[in-house]
Amino acid sequence: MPDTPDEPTPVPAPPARPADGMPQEILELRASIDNIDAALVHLLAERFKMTRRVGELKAVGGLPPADPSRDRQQVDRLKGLAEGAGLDPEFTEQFRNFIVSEVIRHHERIAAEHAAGRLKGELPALDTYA
Ligand SMILES: O=C(O)C(=O)C[C@]1(C(=O)O)C=C[C@@H](O)C=C1
Repeated sequence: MPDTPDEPTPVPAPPARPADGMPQEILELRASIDNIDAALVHLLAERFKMTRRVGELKAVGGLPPADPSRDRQQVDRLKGLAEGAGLDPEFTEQFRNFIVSEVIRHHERIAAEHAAGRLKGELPALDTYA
């Protein structure tokens, strides 16, 4: 047993911490995360505006809410994009399915309203299904 105490293990300097104790870098990352979340909300709102109109056109045209061939096309494309972007393709598929299941729920409600005659007069005339 040596009679000198062990050398203290060097401890890395802690990250800079503002008053609330949270490392500064986490606060900066959170600011960017908040910006990204806001963009996602706005993008989703735009997507739902588009799908609402698709739902109206489908209801008027007597088309079913879901389109399995379009679903497959979207999933294949998005999984390919996910791989290229370093995102888990399975997660990407589930995320897409989560959104589209809500779209289909909206489409079904729009179709029911159309069937009940409540959409009459709200929709512009359609050439396609006239
Ligand atoms: O493209 C359509 O036919 C839609 O109704 C839109 C949408 C989508 O949200 O992207 C929703 C349901 C379909 O199964 C496929 C795609």
